[in-house]
Amino acid sequence: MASERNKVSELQSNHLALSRQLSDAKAQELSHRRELVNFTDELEDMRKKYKKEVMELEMEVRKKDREAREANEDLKVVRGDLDRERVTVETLRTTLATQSQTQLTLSAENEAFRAQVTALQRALATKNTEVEDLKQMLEEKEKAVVEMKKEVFEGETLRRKLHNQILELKGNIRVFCRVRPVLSSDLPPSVPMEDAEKLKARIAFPDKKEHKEIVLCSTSESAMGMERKEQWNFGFDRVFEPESTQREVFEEISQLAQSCIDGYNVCIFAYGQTGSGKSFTMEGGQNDSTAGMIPRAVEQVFRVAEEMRSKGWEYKIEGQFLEIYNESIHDLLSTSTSLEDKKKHEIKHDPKTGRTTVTELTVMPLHSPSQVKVLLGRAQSRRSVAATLMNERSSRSHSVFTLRISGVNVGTGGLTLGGTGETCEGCLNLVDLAGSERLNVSFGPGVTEKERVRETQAINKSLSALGDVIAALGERGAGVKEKEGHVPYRNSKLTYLLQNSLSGSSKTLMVLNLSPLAAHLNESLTSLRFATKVNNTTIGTARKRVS
Ligand SMILES: Nc1ncnc2c1ncn2[C@@H]1O[C@H](COP(=O)(O)OP(=O)(O)OP(=O)(O)O)[C@@H](O)[C@H]1O
Repeated sequence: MASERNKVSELQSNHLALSRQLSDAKAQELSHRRELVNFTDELEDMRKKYKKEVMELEMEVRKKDREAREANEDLKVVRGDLDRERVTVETLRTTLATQSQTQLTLSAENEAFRAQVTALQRALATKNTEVEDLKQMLEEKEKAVVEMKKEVFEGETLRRKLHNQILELKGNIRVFCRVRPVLSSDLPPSVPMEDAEKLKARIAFPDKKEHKEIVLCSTSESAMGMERKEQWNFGFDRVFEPESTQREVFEEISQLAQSCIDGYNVCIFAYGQTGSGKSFTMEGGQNDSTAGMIPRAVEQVFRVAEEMRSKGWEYKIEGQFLEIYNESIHDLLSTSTSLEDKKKHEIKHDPKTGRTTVTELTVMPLHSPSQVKVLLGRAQSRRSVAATLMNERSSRSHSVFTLRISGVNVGTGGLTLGGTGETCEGCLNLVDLAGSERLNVSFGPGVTEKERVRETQAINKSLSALGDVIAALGERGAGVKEKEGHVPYRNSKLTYLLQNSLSGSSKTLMVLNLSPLAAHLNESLTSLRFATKVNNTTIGTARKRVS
């Protein structure tokens, strides 16, 4: 029993130990279970966390995927760009290679140019020195030119003064006498030219040196049957024999053309009976040797104007040509188709400028002597047509050709002397007067006595008015009359027209034309007496129209 007891005790103690162990095991299991629950919770948490993290990672991955896709897209674009850039770079490389080549060439050229520039600079330096020398020389020459111009200027002023003094000494009214040769047309058809001597008046020219005298002689029978010799001596500034040429006559006149360029008014009259050679003297023939005073004076005026250009003068030349018939003015340069000039022409004097104008009259700007020849031709044809209509009207009218020359000193400009601005205006009147014969000349066909008497009265009136004006000026010049004494310019159209060219401020020349025929002796004597009166007149000092 005891052994049983022992065994039961032992079994009890074992059972206790095992119960203890079981409760420990149970406690342990509980703790493990608790731990397990904790772990499970923890696991659950972790699972949740991981799930969340996985989700986030998945989202991240998707985002990255998207980004990767986008990056791929970008990459594609960039690759495309890159490819293009590569092509560009390739092209640029080629260009660069070419440019490099070009640059090399250019560099070589540049080098060559540089060498050239250096050479040119050296040459330029040499030239600059030369230019400096030349400039200095030029300056000296310019100074010399200015000095010379000044001298020319002073010389020109002096020349004009002296020229005028010479003409003043010769007298501001001068008279020339010209006897024309006998013409075949002077002889009746039955008389041969060899017998011309018989028709000639006895005219002598005793002064072979100065050509200033003319002597007319006549022999007649007195009532007692005695031979009566008469002799008339006349003296003029110059007498031209029948053989004298147009050139010789113009030589004496040419100075007047110079005067009119210098700013003086000049009047040249041709006086004498019909057929004595007035038109021949003034207008002359068609060729150079027979050209009269008008074309020669015109040519001279243009020539002198051209010469004066080098002295700084510039001229404007204008021309007009009119006819005074029966005290009315007709425009000879009119382009009107009507033969008769129906316009009313009035003479106007501007007291301020001393300029005379005729209203409604053609005034042509003149540029060359040849242009003047054409104008003279036009005037002549107008006159000749009128002449056939009116019977030798040209002999019964006064014609006045006027050249107006206005000059201004503009200087020769540039480096040389500037102009003085001095202006001057001169007028050249060339007047072919109507025939001075008396009324007893035979009337031409188609002219009534009344018409001829009217014409003759008009001519006599204007020629005597011309004589009166010249006489009045002479009296003034000689101090007979008061300075302001009346000069009857208004008594005829001719003297009124020429008022400013016949006063003390002008130069006048009368060319007395004489017929060489004995039949015209009495007319010649009358003309010579008139011309002598004119010759004895002195007009006051000529005044230049200068401003
Ligand atoms: N010096 C001269 N030499 C040659 N012929 C001349 C000379 N003078 C005039 N004659 C001639 O005499 C003729 C008459 O001359 P002109 O016609 O010039 O005279 P006029 O006085 O003008 O006459 P009118 O008053 O009729 O016009 C013309 O045939 C002209 O050619």
